[in-house]
Amino acid sequence: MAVYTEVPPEELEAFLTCYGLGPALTFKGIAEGVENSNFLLETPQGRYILTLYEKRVARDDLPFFLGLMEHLASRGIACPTPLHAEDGAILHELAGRPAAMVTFLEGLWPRRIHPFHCQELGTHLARLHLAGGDFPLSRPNNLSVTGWRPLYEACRSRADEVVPGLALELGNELAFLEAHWPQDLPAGVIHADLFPDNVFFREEKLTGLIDFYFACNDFYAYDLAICLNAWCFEPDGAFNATKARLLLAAYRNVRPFSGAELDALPLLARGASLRFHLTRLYDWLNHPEGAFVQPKDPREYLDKLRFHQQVRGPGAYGLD
Ligand SMILES: Nc1ncnc2c1ncn2[C@@H]1O[C@H](COP(=O)(O)OP(=O)(O)OP(=O)(O)O)[C@@H](O)[C@H]1O
Ligand SMILES: N[C@@H](CCO)C(=O)O
Repeated sequence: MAVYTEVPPEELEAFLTCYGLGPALTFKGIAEGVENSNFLLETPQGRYILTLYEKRVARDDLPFFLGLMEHLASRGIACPTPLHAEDGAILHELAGRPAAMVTFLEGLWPRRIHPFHCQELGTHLARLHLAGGDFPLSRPNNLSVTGWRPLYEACRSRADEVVPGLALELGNELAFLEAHWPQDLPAGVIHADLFPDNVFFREEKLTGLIDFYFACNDFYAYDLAICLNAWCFEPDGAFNATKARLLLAAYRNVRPFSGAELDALPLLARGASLRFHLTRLYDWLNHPEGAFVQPKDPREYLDKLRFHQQVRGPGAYGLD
């Protein structure tokens, strides 16, 4: 349950007054999500999401995340728009935490992925990349190749508890990726965590993209690699090339990618697998006993990594 911080009613009322909103008609904690405390708030003026930023989100990064959502929304991307309070600022403090309010998006995230989801996702991901092209702020991706070794070192001594031989296998993969990671593919603002639980649909159409708290500047094709992993494997672990083809083809219709981007996809997909494997492994080995939030299984991403290691070219992803 991701409500780490309780909000006293009198503080909420004062907070809403700063936005010219209120009173709260309903105010409910949202159980989903693991990073921040989220609340659904209904006011006479409409529905909003209130987020209190917990410690894993660096305060210095909040202007980038919130500014990006505002920028993208103003260019027609279906993402939450932060509200400005009457003092003009987006970010305030509530219950001792940095806090912001964003618009509520309709739709539900898909529990079971169908090919049309991947097609819609490809179109909207490409639009997001284009719309972010003139966003003036930037933020390095601290979970790209240079960020993986510290995570690996933090997990290394206990990795074999999770899968026998894992420390050696990950060490070899990391060395390979460090030696071969591309230097100069087309880059810009990427979402970097566009998993199904961050994408809303209604009647087979994409209605919203949320959770921009890993957004950063990196290769556009790396965002596609993250999506290939998160959307194109079946629950039994099988790769679905039809879904991959639909995702990539829909993306390419909006933002054509270069031959270099296409050729780099297998390597980027290995990197994307290692990134989510390592963060999950770290959380798996370090979560407090009896914590509310159950860590995600890192082995899912080890299997994806092993799949991409066998891929010999982008044709495996259904494209020519
Ligand atoms: N703008 C929005 N409109 C409607 N629902 C939203 C919105 N933002 C968040 N939610 C709801 O809150 C839930 C948690 O949001 P989110 O995924 O951003 O949480 P988090 O804890 O910040 O991130 P993470 O998924 O990385 O743990 C979502 O699954 C969704 O149900
Ligand atoms: N999407 C991440 C969780 C952090 O948002 C994962 O599945 O490991």
